[in-house]
Amino acid sequence: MIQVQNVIKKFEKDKVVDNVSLQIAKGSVYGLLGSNGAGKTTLLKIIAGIMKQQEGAIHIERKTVFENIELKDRIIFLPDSLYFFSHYTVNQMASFYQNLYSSWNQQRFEQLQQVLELDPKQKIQRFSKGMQRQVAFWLALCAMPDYLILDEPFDGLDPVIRRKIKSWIIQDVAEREMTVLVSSHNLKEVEDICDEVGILHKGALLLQKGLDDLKADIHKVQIAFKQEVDKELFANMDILYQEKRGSVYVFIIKGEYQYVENQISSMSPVIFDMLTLTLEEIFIYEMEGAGYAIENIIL
Ligand SMILES: Nc1ncnc2c1ncn2[C@@H]1O[C@H](COP(=O)(O)OP(=O)(O)OP(=O)(O)O)[C@@H](O)[C@H]1O
Repeated sequence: MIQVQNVIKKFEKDKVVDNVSLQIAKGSVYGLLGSNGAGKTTLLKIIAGIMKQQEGAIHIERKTVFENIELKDRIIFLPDSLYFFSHYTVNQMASFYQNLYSSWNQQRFEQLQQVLELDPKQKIQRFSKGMQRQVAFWLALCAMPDYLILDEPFDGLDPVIRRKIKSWIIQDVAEREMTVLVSSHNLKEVEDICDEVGILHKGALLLQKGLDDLKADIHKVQIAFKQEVDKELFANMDILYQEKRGSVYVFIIKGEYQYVENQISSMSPVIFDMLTLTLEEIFIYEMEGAGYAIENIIL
C-alpha cells in the first residue's frame, strides 16, 4: 500500500505539488493524469523516494521511502527520459541491475529476450528510442519489483510491443500483487490497465476515483425534441458541456445513470442516446470544469 499524505513540494516559491493525499492499494494500478506542468513527474519522484517533499509524508507499507535502502530494493522508477550508462551493453546493464536488486530473475531475463528479440550484447545507446524503452522494461520487469512507477512509459513503443509489455505488467499485478503507479498523456493506454485514476491540475488533485465508477458517473447524451423544450427542465442536472448540432443537442452530464435517464425520458425526446465516455473525454471535461480552456472540442 502506498500512502501519500498532504504532500507539498515547492521549487523556490512555486508550489508544484499542493497538499496531495492519495492511497494506492497493493496489487492495483493507479493512473496519474494531468495537464502539462501539473506536477505529475515531481509527485512520482517523491513517491519513488528520489526527491524530498517539504511537507507531508509518503509511506509504503507504513515505512518512509526516502533513504530507505531496503524498500528501494523493491521499487523501480522508470523515468520519461531514460538513462543508461554510456557504452554499456544490455548484458552489462543487466549485471548492474542484478547487483542492485535482490529479486533479480535471470531466467525471466532470458525468456523476455526471446520475445523482444534484442541482442543483449549490443550497446544500449546504439538501439533506437523505442528499442531503448524496451530494454528499460526488460530490465525493470526482471528486477521483479513490488512497486513499479512509470512516467510516460509507452512513448515510442510500437503497438505490438506496447500490448506485450502491458500484458506482462498485468500478469505481475495478478500473479504477485505488484503495485503500479503510471503517469501518461496516452489515456487509451492508461484506460486499458488502470483500476483507479487521479487527475492532477496545478499541483492539486482534482479528483480520484475507480475507473469504473468514474465512467458510470458521466455520460454523453444526444437528444432531439419535436419542439423547443423549456431550459428549466435541465436545471436539476449537472451539465458539464452542451452543444447543438442541427436539431440534436449533445450534452455531457454528470450523475447516476438511472437518474439522468429518467430526467430526460420525462421530456419525451424523439431521439435519445446515452453513451459512455472514454477516459480521454472524461479527462477533457473534468479539466474544463477546473477552468482549463477546451472550447468547442466535443469529441
Ligand atoms: N527541478 C526543478 N526546478 C524548478 N522547477 C521545476 C523542477 N522540476 C519541475 N519543475 C516545475 O514544476 C512544475 C511541475 O513539473 P512536472 O515535471 O512535475 O510536471 P508534469 O505534470 O510531469 O508535466 P508534463 O506532463 O509536461 O511532463 C513545472 O512548472 C516545472 O517547471
